[in-house]
Amino acid sequence: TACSSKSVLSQMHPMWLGPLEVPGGDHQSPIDIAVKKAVFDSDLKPLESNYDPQTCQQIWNNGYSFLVEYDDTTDKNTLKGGPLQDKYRLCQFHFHWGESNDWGSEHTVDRRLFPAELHLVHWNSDRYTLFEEAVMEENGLAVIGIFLKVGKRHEGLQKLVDALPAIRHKDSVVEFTRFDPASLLPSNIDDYWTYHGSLTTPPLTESVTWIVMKQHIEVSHDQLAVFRSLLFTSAEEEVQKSMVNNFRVQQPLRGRTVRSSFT
Ligand SMILES: NS(=O)(=O)c1ccc2oc(NC(=O)c3ccccc3)nc2c1
Ligand SMILES: [Zn+2]
Repeated sequence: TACSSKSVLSQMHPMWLGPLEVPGGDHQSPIDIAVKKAVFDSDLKPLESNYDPQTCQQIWNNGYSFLVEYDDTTDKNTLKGGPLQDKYRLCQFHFHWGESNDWGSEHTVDRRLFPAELHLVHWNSDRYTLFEEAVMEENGLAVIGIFLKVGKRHEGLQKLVDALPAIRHKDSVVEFTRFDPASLLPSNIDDYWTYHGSLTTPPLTESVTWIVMKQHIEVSHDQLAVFRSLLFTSAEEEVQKSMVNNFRVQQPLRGRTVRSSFT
């Protein structure tokens, strides 16, 4: 699918060489969400997601995270409402996590770190025809961020965890079908924070309407441990590096306001 054009992804700056700073970028992500400073906005509507599990295509290791990709050539997987004026199409989802359960998320809530964070990446299909176009525009992307906590086993996640050993190395891809992204959403998606920011890995473009869920999902310790069995490196490389701590350092708020959909 469009999501898998490696050219964009492979030009990315290796995370472990430290975060690439973007000169002049003042709407960068991730950020800390200071709950008391968030402004309740009663105009924020409930989010409306409609995902079709049949459009799930593949799961692959891009050397930063693992991505589950969807066919984004039709409006089968849509997100609208919330802070969004237009309709957005799901393109892929992926995660960020730490080497231990003590850290790993990109966003924090009152400086609280979570062991991992899920990102569902969507692009504005009302105004653009491809992700590559939308990624350059201020209203081009919408990413839902969901925190993961270690607790009970997540039944929906297990199918994805079972596929990871097949994509241990960078650039490995396997077919992955009939996975419902809605199974990863928390029960309450009406309570969220939203702000304007950027992609957290190159191209780091400031084209993202971030929608960070207040309610986390729970996964088991063992499920999260399998994430850490992935490798940043490809099969050919002599030194294998565990794929852990694939999160970006937090960025200054630079006067932005974080809005909340709840009081
Ligand atoms: N951590 S993040 O901010 O959610 C984040 C960061 C960087 C990203 O690059 C892409 N690229 C595509 O999906 C893609 C889609 C179509 C063609 C090429 C790439 N999605 C991203 C999400
Ligand atoms: Zn991400």
